Order: sequence, then C-alpha cells, then structure tokens
Amino acid sequence: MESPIKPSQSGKTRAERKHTPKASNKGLYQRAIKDAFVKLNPRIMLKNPVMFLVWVGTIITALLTFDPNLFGTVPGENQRLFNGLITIILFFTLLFANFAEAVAEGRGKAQADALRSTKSETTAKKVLPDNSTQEVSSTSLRKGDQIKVVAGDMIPADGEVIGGTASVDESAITGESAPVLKEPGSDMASSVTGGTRILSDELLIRVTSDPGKGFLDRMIALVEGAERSKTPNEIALTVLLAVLSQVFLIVVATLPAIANYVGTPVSVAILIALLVALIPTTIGGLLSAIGIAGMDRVAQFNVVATSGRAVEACGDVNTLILDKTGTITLGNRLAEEFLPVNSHSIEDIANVALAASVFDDTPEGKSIVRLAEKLGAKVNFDRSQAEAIEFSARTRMSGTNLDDGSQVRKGAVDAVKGFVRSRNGQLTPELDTAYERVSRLGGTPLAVCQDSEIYGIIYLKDVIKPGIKERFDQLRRMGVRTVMLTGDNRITASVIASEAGVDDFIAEATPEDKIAVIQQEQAKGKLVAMTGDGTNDAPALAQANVGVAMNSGTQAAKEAANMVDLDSDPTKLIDLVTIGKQLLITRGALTTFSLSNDIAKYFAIIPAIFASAGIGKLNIMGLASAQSAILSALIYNALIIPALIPLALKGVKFRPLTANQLLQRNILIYGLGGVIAPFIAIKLIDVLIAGVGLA
Ligand SMILES: Nc1ncnc2c1ncn2[C@@H]1O[C@H](COP(=O)(O)OP(=O)(O)OP(=O)(O)O)[C@@H](O)[C@H]1O
Ligand SMILES: [K+]
Ligand SMILES: [Mg+2]
Repeated sequence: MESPIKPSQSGKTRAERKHTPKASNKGLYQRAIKDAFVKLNPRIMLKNPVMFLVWVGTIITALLTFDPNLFGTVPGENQRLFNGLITIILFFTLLFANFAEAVAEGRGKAQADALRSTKSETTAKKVLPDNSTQEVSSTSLRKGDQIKVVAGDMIPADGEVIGGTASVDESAITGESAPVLKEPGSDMASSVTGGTRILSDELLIRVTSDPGKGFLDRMIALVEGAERSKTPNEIALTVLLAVLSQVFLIVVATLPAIANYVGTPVSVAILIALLVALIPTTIGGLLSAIGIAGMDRVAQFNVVATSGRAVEACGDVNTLILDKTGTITLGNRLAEEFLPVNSHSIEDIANVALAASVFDDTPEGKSIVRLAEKLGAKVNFDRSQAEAIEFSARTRMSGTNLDDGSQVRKGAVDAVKGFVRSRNGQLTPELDTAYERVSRLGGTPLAVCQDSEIYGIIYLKDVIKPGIKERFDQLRRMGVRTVMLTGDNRITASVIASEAGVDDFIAEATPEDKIAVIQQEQAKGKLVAMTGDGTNDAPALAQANVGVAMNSGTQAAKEAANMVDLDSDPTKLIDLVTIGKQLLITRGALTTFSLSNDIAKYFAIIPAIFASAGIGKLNIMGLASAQSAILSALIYNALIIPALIPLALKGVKFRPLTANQLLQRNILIYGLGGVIAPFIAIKLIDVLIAGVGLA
C-alpha cells in the first residue's frame, strides 16, 4: 500500500521550513525592562562577580551623594552633584547589563509560552488489564501504561505505538502541517509525542515518559532557560573576569597612597568610578546574553538542545561524521535500470527482483517493484505462503523465501556474493563489470540472486544535494574534517565522496563501525559530531560529543542524543557547527573589545585624578575638566553595553576561517577597534558634557 501520508522528511530548503511556534516581540521589551529591575536583587547579582562589584560601588556612591564626607573630608565643590551623577550612571550600567540578559531570556520565554499554549491537560483512555478502557487525567499516566487514542484526541504523553495505524498532526512541535503516518514496528514511525493530535483512526500506545518529563516539557524548560547552567567555557571566562576585577581592585586600592604622596588626595567616589571603568563590565554584562542567544539561535533552527553545553560543543567540533544516503545525497534512491548478467534476460532479472522486493517497504524496494512491473514482471508465487526477509543495515540484504523453498535476495554486492558463495554458486567477472559501471556513476548497485544463481545488478540512482560541496568547503576552512560513512561499496563511496568533497570516507560500514570511527577520532583528542535516527544509532549518538537525533527517529535515538532536530534534516548538523562556532567567536570578540577599551579609560581618568598635581600634561585627550573626563569615561562604559546587545544576540558575522585565522582577525578588528572606539566616544561625550555645563 502506497500511503499518501509520508513520515516527516528532510530535504527542504531553509525558506520552506516552518519554525517552532513563536510569540511576537510585543511586550518582550516591556517585560525585559521590568526584569532588569527585578535582577537588581543582590542574590541574583552575586552570580555575576563583575557586575556585583558595580552594584556595591553604586550603593557606596549613593551614600556619598547624601554625605560626601562619609569617608573623611574631600576638597573641591559640587561633590554632591558629581557623586549623584556617578551613582546614576552606575545604576544605569547595572540596568543595561540586566536588560541584556532579560532580552535574551525573554525570547525563549515567549517561545515557551507559545509551546505551553499547545499543551493542555487532557483526559486519557487508559487500557486496563481486562482490555477495557478507563478515562483518567493525563497527569496520572506513568511509564509503561497503555492508552488508546482515537481521531481528534490530543496524544496525552510520549510513547511508542504498539497497535493501529493513524495519521498524526505534529505541527505543535515541528511547525510542519503535513500529517505524519504512525504505525507499530517501524523504526521511524512508531514514536509519538505528547501534545500532538491524532487526525484519523486510532492507536494503541505504550507510554514512555512520566508526567512532566515528556519531550514537550523538556523543550519548554529548555527554551525558558530554566535548565540553563553555565557551560565550562563560560565558567572559565567568568572566573578569569573575576580575577581580573580583583587585580584592578588591588590596583585602585593602592592609588590613594600614591595620590597622597604627590599631594592630590582622591575621593572614594572617583576611586569607584575608576574601578568600574577598568573592570571588564562590557563582557561581564553581556556574557550570559551571548550564551542564551546561542541556545535561542539553535531553537530558531528548529533544533532542541539538551543544554547550552551541547550548543557550545558544536563550536569545538573537529570531525563531522555524516552518512551518505539522505545526508549527502537526496536519499530518494530509485531503481533506474536492470543490468542482467550470465546470459539472463532483462525479463528474468525483473522477475527475480520483483520477487525479492514484494514485501520490501523501503523507498528502494518500492521503486524496484515499480520498475519491474513496468517491464512486465509478474508475481508467480503464493504470497501468503512466502516469508519476507526484511532489509537490515547489518545484513545489507533483503528478499523473500518462496513457497517452493527457494530463496531470492537482493542487496549490497559483497553481501549477495557471500550469500551465493555459501551456496556454492559461481561468481563471474561479468558481475563485477556491471557492478563497477553502476558504482562509477555514483549509483548504488544491488545484486540480485535466486539461491546460488546471480541474475544481475539493479542500478539505484541517487543525486548529491545541491550546494553540499560548498558547505564542506566552508567546514574545511573552519578546520572541521568531514567523514562520510556509508553501507555502500567502495567505488560508489569514493565517487560520491570526491563529488561531494568530503575529506574522507568509510565504505561497507555496519552500524558498529560508526561507534568505532567515533572512538578512534576521540582517541586522537578530536571532538566528534554525528547525526542518526535509528535505535541502531543510539549508542553512537551517545558516544559522539555532539549527537543530533532526527525527530522522526526512535525514542532511543532521541534520548541518547544531546540535540533533536525537529525538521529531521540530517544536514542541519552543518548549521549547528556554524552556530556553535559563532557563539564562541562572539564571546571571544566581545571579550577582546571589552579589555582593549581600558587603554582609553586610563588615558581619560588617570590624568584627571592627578590633574592638580601638575601631571595634567598627561591629558592627551584634551578633556574639558577632571570631573568631565571621569563622567565621560563612565557614560561610555555604560552605553557600550546596550550598544553591543544586538551584536551579542545576533552573533558576530560568521566567516569560515580556522581558529588561528579567526584569532588574528578578531585581535585586529575587536582589539584595535576596542582601543580606538572609546577615545573617539569619550571625547565626544566630554564635549557634550562641557557644552551643557554639567562638569
Ligand atoms: N531495501 C534494500 N534491500 C536490499 N539491500 C539494500 C536495501 N537498501 C539498501 N541496501 C543495500 O544495503 C547497503 C547498506 O544500506 P544502508 O542503509 O546501511 O547504507 P546506505 O544507505 O548505503 O548508506 P548510508 O549509511 O550513507 O545511508 C546499501 O548500500 C545497499 O547496497
Ligand atoms: K569597564
Ligand atoms: Mg541508509
């Protein structure tokens, strides 16, 4: 039976792909502004050591605004106004940093709300031991329970189909409106997700998740950021920034002694201003937003990551393991031609190929049936007495045991050769000629036999996906090695490998080979990413550093992987590596920028502090006054945070370069830019401040 409903499939362009339900931007900024204030809570601030220092500084300068002589008398006029201005600027610095994080989180929250709205509590028809059904609340379902769902019902929990065939609307999760066929047994079609709706017929389902632990629940928790824990890279950077801040704290603490020595005592407010200007507030304020935005970007691509760590791991990937059919090629391998050998006729091979394929439900099998029937082949045995031998990636063969006891097979040439050899059949060079001809075209050759007699070769044609070579070129420039792993023969594999431009390939691979290849790469210290969908793939997905499961795949694969692609598009892995790299690059670029900003701030503030000691010559920026210099540096320091929010959320423009080239490029752009930009900006702010006569 050819069903009009296909399992959700890949091969779509990005424009065609619909994304996870998303809420509009309306209210996003309002909520973020409110959250920016809520996050001023010291217990929340404490998680970010750099910004916490600013928080403490703000409290002290606020006190100094009320009593400028709190820590001893300070010479000079306008102390109150000056301290008040510093307090306001510091307060906004805190708000801006909190706002950056809140906006990043807000996007996920809006998405979580949209997801949650699709998921309502429902009743479920639980199957009791006596086979009757009982209406229960969906929240009372437990792993292992059996339930019945009928047309129109919301599927109340994740599960495996164990009976019935039905079409299911999975758009709540995939954003894909085409119904998906579900039936028991088959790897791809037997898993269902809670929150999706059954459109026709009925299904018997074994529940595979406890309440609140389902796929949709996990997805909501993730996009909401509830489960976001800092990644190892992020922790390392936070520690580095905290240490740097401490160093500056010590430097600033020694200043009063020097200042007193040269006879220009400095006020505590100025010391705090200097400290805040020097500690890395820019990256400190944007760091978590960058991480959240990375996860969000992955979600925009319709991929659910189990953790931020998984997204980051994508950026560190050295080796990408891809399978051939459906990833590098379009995957609709169709029978194109029969090549008879050993003086058999086209009709002979068509008949045997048909006999070997009548029970084969794979796209390959169905296309062989179509081609054979077009050539006039007929089924000339009793189907009800025949036994189907299903295709498996391990045997790499499929076929039929006929009613008269004979066995017809088709499959990978070496597998069929082995089958024939074990029955003392003859192998002729003619077979190899036909098989090589097909392979050289990049096609998949299937040998056809009945017992010990070889009938010839079926040519399965497949096409390399357009644009894939460019993607691999990009990956290579980023230093990522691509390895194609295929069950197909060496010649086909090498033809496709060179046309697609992968760096290496492994042919005639069994599912076990996948794990072996991953382990070998990891033993060399490489980080490996791979995609997969079958239960077979689960161990390899778990072994890989980044394992991306297809949503159309089995529960086992989805649980083993650290990412699930809702579009079931195996090439998504390439996008994920790009997103991960971009996340790491953005973080590096903004750190570089933040730290190089300090040079200009030194030149603005230090001469200002020592101005009355006659070191004013150092004032190479020609700033209007000492107070104006300090305020300008602080205002720049605050404004640069919101100015960089768009970059932090969007990520720096991505270029396919190696880590070293990127480092050089970033030092040039963000390092040099970070030195120059504040000189210009601080000077401009100073002119403005002097203009309005503030200081
Ligand atoms: N329906 C089928 N019946 C018999 N043999 C098949 C069938 N489908 C594929 N084969 C043979 O088995 C081999 C292995 O198939 P498998 O799906 O494991 O790998 P593949 O599709 O060739 O490559 P990849 O791992 O890149 O998807 C194929 O190369 C082909 O020779
Ligand atoms: K700073
Ligand atoms: Mg395959």
